[in-house]
Amino acid sequence: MIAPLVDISSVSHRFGQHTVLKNVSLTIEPGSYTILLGPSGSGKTTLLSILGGFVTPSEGKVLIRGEDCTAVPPAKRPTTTVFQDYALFPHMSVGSNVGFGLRMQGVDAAARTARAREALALVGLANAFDKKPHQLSGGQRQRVALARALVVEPAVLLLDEPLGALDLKLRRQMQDELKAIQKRVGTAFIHVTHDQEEAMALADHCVVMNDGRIEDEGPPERVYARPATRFSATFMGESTLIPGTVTAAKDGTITVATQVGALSLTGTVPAGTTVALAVRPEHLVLGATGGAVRLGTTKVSDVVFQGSFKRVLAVSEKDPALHFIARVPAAAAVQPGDIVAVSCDAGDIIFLTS
Ligand SMILES: Nc1ncnc2c1ncn2[C@@H]1O[C@H](COP(=O)(O)OP(=O)(O)OP(=O)(O)O)[C@@H](O)[C@H]1O
Repeated sequence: MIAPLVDISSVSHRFGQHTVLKNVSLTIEPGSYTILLGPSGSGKTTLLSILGGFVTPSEGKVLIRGEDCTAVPPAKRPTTTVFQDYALFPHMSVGSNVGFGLRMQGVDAAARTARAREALALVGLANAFDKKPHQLSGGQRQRVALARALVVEPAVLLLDEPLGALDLKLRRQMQDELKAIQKRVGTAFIHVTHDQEEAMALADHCVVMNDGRIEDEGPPERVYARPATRFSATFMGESTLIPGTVTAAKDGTITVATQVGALSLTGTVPAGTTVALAVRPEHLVLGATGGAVRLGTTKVSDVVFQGSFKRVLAVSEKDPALHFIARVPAAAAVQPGDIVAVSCDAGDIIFLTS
């Protein structure tokens, strides 16, 4: 087995009395694009700062290429960080900004220029070498910051909300570029975001964080299709969550008591287990002729037009605490106040026990 590029083991961190990372273990593979995804305050930036050497963890170890880097300062470890605000030197040319790290390493001027030009070409800014940062757009500045971080050929590139300052359209465009650049250079990227669309678009490996812990991790397709926890099911995309208790389990068939009645499903969860049944919006069927699992009738509370589809929010007629989120084609004739049956296919139900 090949050793992981980064091995974070049992890392905890406290700021004063406040424990912000709780026993986090994570490995990063060479050449991978890892996204740390989670709500504000979940500990993503602290974990990234520990990887970058800006924070020494209260407990645990960080190995990079097999070497213990836990307390090694930023400039002495094989990582570079791209910050949301770019942190470019305003008085220096773009070329000098990109070559700065090489200058610190004692690389001579001719080699610095050549490598800075190469890095700028890599990010699509071959003509910006002599410009000043203020002559560039936000997206271009972010690309300069990326070139500056890549030029020193780090083992791991750390990105803290790198697209956070960009407008939505540019953000989506830069996502595509970031992914393409990462594949071209083959450097492992670890990128912090709270934007789940960004996570799905970029990650080979998605790490869902909540309250200082890793809730779920894996390829984004797996995290979306089979989230490990309730939090993951609602943070990485949306889900309808139906709480229930397994009342009988025999020969691969279980009965789950829920607010919408007893549901007979295929599964191996033992009787007595408290579960949540999660269904993704695209798997909920509205209308009388639906899937095999009937989830009762609902009253539509809101319909949001989203271009190619409509997002429909509906409330169970049996229990107003139960909310459904469905996705229907843009042309579907559904309006607030409509009473509609909701169902799904048995295979589209995700059983969550934590
Ligand atoms: N230097 C610090 N001193 C004290 N508390 C801190 C410090 N840095 C972060 N925290 C606290 O640690 C917790 C985790 O913060 P962190 O920035 O890692 O979260 P995050 O998931 O990156 O959030 P965001 O998306 O808002 O940046 C928060 O409660 C924050 O207030």
